[in-house]
Formats: sequence, structure tokens, C-alpha cells
Amino acid sequence: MLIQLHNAGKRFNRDWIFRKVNTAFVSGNAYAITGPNGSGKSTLLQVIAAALQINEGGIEWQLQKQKGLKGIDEEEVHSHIAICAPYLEVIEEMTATEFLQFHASFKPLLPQMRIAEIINIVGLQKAANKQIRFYSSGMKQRIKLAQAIFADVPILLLDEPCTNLDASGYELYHQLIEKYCRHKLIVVSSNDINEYDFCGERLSILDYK
Ligand SMILES: Nc1ncnc2c1ncn2[C@@H]1O[C@H](COP(=O)(O)OP(=O)(O)OP(=O)(O)O)[C@@H](O)[C@H]1O
Repeated sequence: MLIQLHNAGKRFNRDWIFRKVNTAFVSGNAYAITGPNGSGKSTLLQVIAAALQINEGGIEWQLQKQKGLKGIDEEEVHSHIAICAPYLEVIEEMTATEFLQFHASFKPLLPQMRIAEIINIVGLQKAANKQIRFYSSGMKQRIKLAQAIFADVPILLLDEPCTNLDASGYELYHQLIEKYCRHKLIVVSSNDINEYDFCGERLSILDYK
């Protein structure tokens, strides 16, 4: 997977959030987008996810095929991406099992993974059949992470992935990235070093103002 931005710029009304972003995101690497609150990290992540359109420049998404890279349409990008972000709501009426089944009906799970096993791995076995609306905020974050990390797609986008997690949650997060996401293209948007310490590539949004 290759995502390339050419002189990409995004504004809301008259305020430019970033301009002249020239960068490539490549499979197998992990990237951190850093910057203070309100600087535009989530906005750039949503541009990469094709959830927001840029106002200048270009962006290309290319998928690895047997015969090399093949461009994909903007409308198709979402099917190759899994995302965990504070603004993505969980379906509160569902149980963890139902929620993961629902997601798996759109995007397959990693090969050989079963839903009960995933729920065990993220430490929610006792709450597997409880409606998510009765979960604590840390438990909700664990199921959101599970939904994204165990999806069999080449791009994993993580916006503040350890929000509400305790120390064991941070540890779990690092284990999951290490064990299940090595081959993926990972982009983390965060200003907490503990969320992006494994990212070899770093991009400060303040360099694009
Ligand atoms: N839909 C929108 N319409 C207008 N302005 C917006 C919109 N979405 C975001 N913004 C503005 O764009 C700027 C960047 O917001 P963004 O959420 O990308 O920042 P961030 O770096 O992710 O912040 P945080 O660290 O607080 O999550 C902010 O000034 C925000 O108010």
C-alpha cells in the first residue's frame, strides 16, 4: 500500500490547517503525526482515510497487487482502511460480540481469528455479552481498538489510540501492534509519545503551517 500526498492543503473556511504536505506513507512502516491540540492531526488522518477532501494539491492511494501497484478510487479507500478514533462511535446497543460480528460483515477479520478469541485477547471476556453502553470508557476503547486492529485490511489509522486506557491497556496496545500489525501501514495521530514510540517515521503538523 502506498499513499502519496502532493502539495496537499486543507482549510476550513478561510483557515488553512496545513499546506504543502509532500509525503508518502508506505506499507510495513509506522508513521506518527504529531502536534499540539487543534493543530490538525486528526484532519490530516481523515484526509488520508478519504473521509475529508483536500482543497489544494493531490492525494493518491495505491494497492499492492501481484503485478505491482494499482491506483484505487477515493470512494473505495474506506474498504482498505480500519480506523480507531475518538469521533467514531461504537454502537451502544450491541454487545462486544455483536459489534465485532457487525464489523466483520464489512471487513474480514485477520485469518484464523475468531471473535471470542479477540474478546479474550483484549481482556473483555467477562463483558462479551454485555451491551457496550454499560462499558466503562476504557472498556469501550478496548473494543474500538479490537475492531480496528483485527480487521484484515492493509491500512490502520489510529487517532489517540490509548484514550482512557490504564497502564495494562497501554501494554496491551503495544503487544497488539507488535503481534498483529507488522505488515500493515500504520499512521498514529497523537501528542502522547507512549502512543507512537514505535513509529519510525514522524511528521510534525507544525511544519506545514
Ligand atoms: N469540520 C470542521 N469545521 C471547521 N473547523 C474544523 C473542523 N474540524 C476541525 N476543525 C478545526 O481544525 C483545526 C484542527 O483540528 P484537528 O481536530 O485536526 O486538531 P488535532 O491536532 O487533531 O487536535 P487534538 O490534539 O485536540 O485532537 C482546529 O482548529 C479545529 O477547530
